[in-house]
Amino acid sequence: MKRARLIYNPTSGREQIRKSLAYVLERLETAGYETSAHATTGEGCAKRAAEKAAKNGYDLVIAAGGDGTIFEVINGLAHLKERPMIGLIPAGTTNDFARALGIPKDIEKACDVLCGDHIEPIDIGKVNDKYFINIAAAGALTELTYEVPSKMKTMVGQLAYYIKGLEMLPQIKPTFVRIEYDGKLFEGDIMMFLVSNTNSVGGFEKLAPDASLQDGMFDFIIVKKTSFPEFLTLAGLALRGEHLNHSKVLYVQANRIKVFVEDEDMKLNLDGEHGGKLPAEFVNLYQHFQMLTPKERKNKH
Ligand SMILES: Nc1ncnc2c1ncn2[C@@H]1O[C@H](COP(=O)(O)OP(=O)(O)OP(=O)(O)O)[C@@H](O)[C@H]1O
Repeated sequence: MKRARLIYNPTSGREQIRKSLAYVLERLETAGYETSAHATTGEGCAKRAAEKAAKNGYDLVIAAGGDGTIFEVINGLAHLKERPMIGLIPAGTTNDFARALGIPKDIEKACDVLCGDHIEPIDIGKVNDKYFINIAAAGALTELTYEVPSKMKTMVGQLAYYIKGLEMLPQIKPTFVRIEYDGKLFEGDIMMFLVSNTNSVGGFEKLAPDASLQDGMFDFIIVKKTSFPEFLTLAGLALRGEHLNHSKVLYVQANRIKVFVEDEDMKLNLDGEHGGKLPAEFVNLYQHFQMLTPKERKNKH
């Protein structure tokens, strides 16, 4: 019999997963999985639970929560030789990764995907000794994701990011970097850079429109030094997906990226979580996981 381990964050998003737990377990059991569930208790818990589930021989590990929970689950599994299949129930605030895969937010529909048989190989990113599935970023505004208090997210959802973003705008400053990507070199002052594995980032669905989860490549975006009003203009263009041809934007695809910084304080953000400091080397791990996805998923390349 196949065995599934449901790892859920009872506090993520508006806490709906907690209320639907019995339903999810029933659906999985009906689909033929012997199922057990683990509620996370705080930082690192989902990571440890995922690693333990893999070592205990589970066939399927389901991450139910926001991007933070998926990030931890991936980090608990990615270094293992024998990796279980992964499923998702998007129950967080932004759910970038699930959105990129077209996995519905509706729990019943998400269960349809989990109980289906559509499996796809998925790339992930490795940076130094950590892994990410959605995006790695550093520079202006990228710390936004953890500046937003979780209570605020529960209350007003996505809006919380915009409110906090406006508050942080005055802190924006450029940093000098040296970046090697697939044998090429970039040197100069930048506002921020994004190493993206998917095309859905922070609710900006058109940030990296060509990103594919199965091609072994990152979409790499550098925003060069701009004035403050120019940065605002760019942010507006990014909402509509019209930023990539802007003269201050470098947009390429790369498998391996090395970033050196002058400002040692420039920190990395991995899937919205703290990711340590730079310098860093990013490597795209080609089709590293098998994942349950919708049959007709959008954004498929
Ligand atoms: N029982 C818990 N109580 C408080 N915090 C928890 C608990 N379990 C996990 N966490 C924390 O929740 C964070 C992950 O949140 P998650 O991403 O699942 O939801 P979210 O923040 O609502 O959504 P999103 O990341 O999509 O914005 C992790 O940092 C983890 O440490």
